Amino acid sequence: MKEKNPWHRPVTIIITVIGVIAIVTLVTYGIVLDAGSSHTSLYIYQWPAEKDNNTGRVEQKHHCQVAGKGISSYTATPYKAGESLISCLKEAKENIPQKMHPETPLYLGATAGMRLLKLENSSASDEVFKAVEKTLRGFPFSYQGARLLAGQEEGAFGWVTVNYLDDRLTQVSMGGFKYTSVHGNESAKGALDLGGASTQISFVSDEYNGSESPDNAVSFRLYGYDYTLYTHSFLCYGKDQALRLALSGPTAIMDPCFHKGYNETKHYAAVYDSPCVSDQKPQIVSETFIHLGGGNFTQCQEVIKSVFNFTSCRYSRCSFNGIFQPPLQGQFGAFSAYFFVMNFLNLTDTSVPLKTVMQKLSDYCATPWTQVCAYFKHDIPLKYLAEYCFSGTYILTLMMEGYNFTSETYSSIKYIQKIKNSDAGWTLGYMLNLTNMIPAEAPDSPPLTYTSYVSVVTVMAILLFVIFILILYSLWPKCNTEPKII
Ligand SMILES: Nc1ncnc2c1ncn2[C@@H]1O[C@H](COP(=O)(O)OP(=O)(O)O)[C@@H](O)[C@H]1O
Repeated sequence: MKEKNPWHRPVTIIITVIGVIAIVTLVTYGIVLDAGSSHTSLYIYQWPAEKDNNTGRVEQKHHCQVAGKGISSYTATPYKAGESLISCLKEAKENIPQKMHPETPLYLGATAGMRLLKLENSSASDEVFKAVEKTLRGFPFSYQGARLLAGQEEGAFGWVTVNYLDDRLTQVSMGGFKYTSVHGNESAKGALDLGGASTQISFVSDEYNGSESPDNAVSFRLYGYDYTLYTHSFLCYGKDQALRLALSGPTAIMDPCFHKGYNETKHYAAVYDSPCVSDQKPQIVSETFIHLGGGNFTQCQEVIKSVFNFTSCRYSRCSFNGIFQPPLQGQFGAFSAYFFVMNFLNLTDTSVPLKTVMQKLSDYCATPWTQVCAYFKHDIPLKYLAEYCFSGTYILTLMMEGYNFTSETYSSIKYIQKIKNSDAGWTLGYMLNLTNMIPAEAPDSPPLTYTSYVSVVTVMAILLFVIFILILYSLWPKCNTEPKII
């Protein structure tokens, strides 16, 4: 007769429990490349394999900044646009377990730099996309496409990212109870994104249902809530193109937005080789001009105001350039260049009165260039350093004059770079959308949160292990030193 294996049951239990833990902690990955106007970034996101559609579960695992400029700058040698991505894609291979590569979706989205190139030279933009696609297909990931994002998508996905990471989209589960009082429009946070070539504003407003200026409406149903988002992307109003707008025209030479003592010979082409300003190119024989700094905040504000057109509005209300904008509502997260610039200027605290912020910026603009260089030139690229006075003034003018924030509502803006270790930007929202990670309807509230679930399984595993040891101990042949008297 076959002897019963006393080990059989506990071993099976242990293996099962370890298996369960392994499944619970398995991770899925996704890669998104943000092909921006100034540079390309690669983001790796990760989330638990057993997705239960809760919010706050997808997080950024890795970020790689592609060396060199944005893909739109490679028109003369498109293959180099593809080659530029290789080192970050190699990093992605190292950061994702090999067995997961074939099932890791890989997306590339291009924004305003490529929108401008498409306007300027559509076949050159096609060539760049072809080169990029060739490189992406050469990697073992699940390639899902490289495409141009519409400005509206860029704005809307940025809004999704901010609200997802802030846990503002779903019902909050508190001790097993659903806490629903602050969701929908009331809790959503607006998104302000300032890139190099375009800028986006996206928010929900109780006074906007999409009937006025429907082009600005994006409707979502997320976790059982309907949102009609107002969003607009201003092409040419990112900070690099806005600088060209401000530089073009007769005031180009003595520039109040640059520090006193700044004196650089620049090529006209560096200002005018963009569809944003090409029609304003002066008819001069000379190829270069001298860019002199004046260091005057008030005059700089005036120059910047002149790049916005406030004269006509065919809607009930507008921001600028005749674009409809409903009344601002709620809190706003301002990211990308909003953060880079205000962080450098030490002006990210929006509880400081706006008057004080302006005074500090004015003092900074009045600082001579030699002094600014002496302080910072070892830490900050000179191009950025030279432009912070312009960029800070542009940001405040765009917000206050362009979008109609007031000294009271300024404090509703928070300058943000990351939320819970993930960068604020359109990429996460884009991936959440394409992987159907956010359902339209609220999922049934799971009996346990993910953390509690993992904790319970772990405690069970430990408990079973202890039981196993005890059983083992009781079955182990005992060798007594004392002889037994029978
Ligand atoms: N540390 C920094 N200081 C100042 N400007 C920066 C810094 N880092 C990036 N920028 C600039 O901020 C702008 C926005 O950056 P980004 O969002 O990456 O733009 P894009 O996606 O258009 O390339 C760009 O003009 C970029 O050159």
